[in-house]
Amino acid sequence: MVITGTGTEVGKTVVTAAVAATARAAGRSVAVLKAAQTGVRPDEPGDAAEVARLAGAVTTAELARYPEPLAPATAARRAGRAPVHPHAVAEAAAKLATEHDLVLVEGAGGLLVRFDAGGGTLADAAGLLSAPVLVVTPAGLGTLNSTELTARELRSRRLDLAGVVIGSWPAAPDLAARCNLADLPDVAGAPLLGAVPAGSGGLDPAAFRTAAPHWLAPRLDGTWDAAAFQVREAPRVS
Ligand SMILES: Nc1ncnc2c1ncn2[C@@H]1O[C@H](COP(=O)(O)OP(=O)(O)OP(=O)(O)O)[C@@H](O)[C@H]1O
Ligand SMILES: C[C@H](N)[C@H](N)CCCCCC(=O)O
Ligand SMILES: [Mg+2]
Repeated sequence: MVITGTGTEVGKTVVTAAVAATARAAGRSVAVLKAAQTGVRPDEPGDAAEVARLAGAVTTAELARYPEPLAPATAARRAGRAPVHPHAVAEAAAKLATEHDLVLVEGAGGLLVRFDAGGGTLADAAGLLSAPVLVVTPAGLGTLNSTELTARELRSRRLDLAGVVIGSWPAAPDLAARCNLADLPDVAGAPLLGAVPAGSGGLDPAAFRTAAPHWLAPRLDGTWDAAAFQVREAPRVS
């Protein structure tokens, strides 16, 4: 399962942790792959470590880390370092899938953020994997446009949009957020599969793990089907 979003800071990491915790609670082994981590120093915990902190025992992997808080292609170029190519992301995810029930691949920023100088993106990695894609979205005004753009791009690539999850659902949702519960699945052409309450990333990890399955109920009123979260095929790469 590839976890992307409408942009950066929308809650991809928190949603990844919620999905991982839910799968762990269902007895499944989980690996989290952060394709390229930017904006984090070598000695700091990255997104994969944050998922492990919140979700518990998961395998973590990170293919590259660049210190500047930029798109991976830009950060790699400025650091004079090799970029991460989509085929490397797909190969790493496929290898993890041989050893885990569920592999979650988190990108950097939104779907078309560039990883290499050739314009390779997380969407390319998802295509190589034939993996379903989960789109994390903001709750409020502005999310309909960016969610529909992301869904259209996935559809144009014949990728499988599994659904949409709201990354940070406010305690007091305004009119736009409330209306978006109906409008997001409409514009995405895919179900709204959950909403993580705002502030959940600050919960004690034990409380996070207990609560997470309840945030990810399909259409917000049932139980989450962790079986949907699997890399289905090995990547078609040489
Ligand atoms: N549900 C939530 N509970 C608590 N904090 C949240 C929640 N959603 C988002 N945040 C906060 O908002 C910020 C962005 O969240 P997050 O790191 O998950 O974004 P991201 O989409 O993974 O961004 P990136 O592109 O950098 O990977 C973080 O500071 C995070 O702590
Ligand atoms: C630094 C940040 N937190 C992410 N890791 C990278 C986000 C890149 C976004 C690029 C863009 O869409 O303009
Ligand atoms: Mg993140």
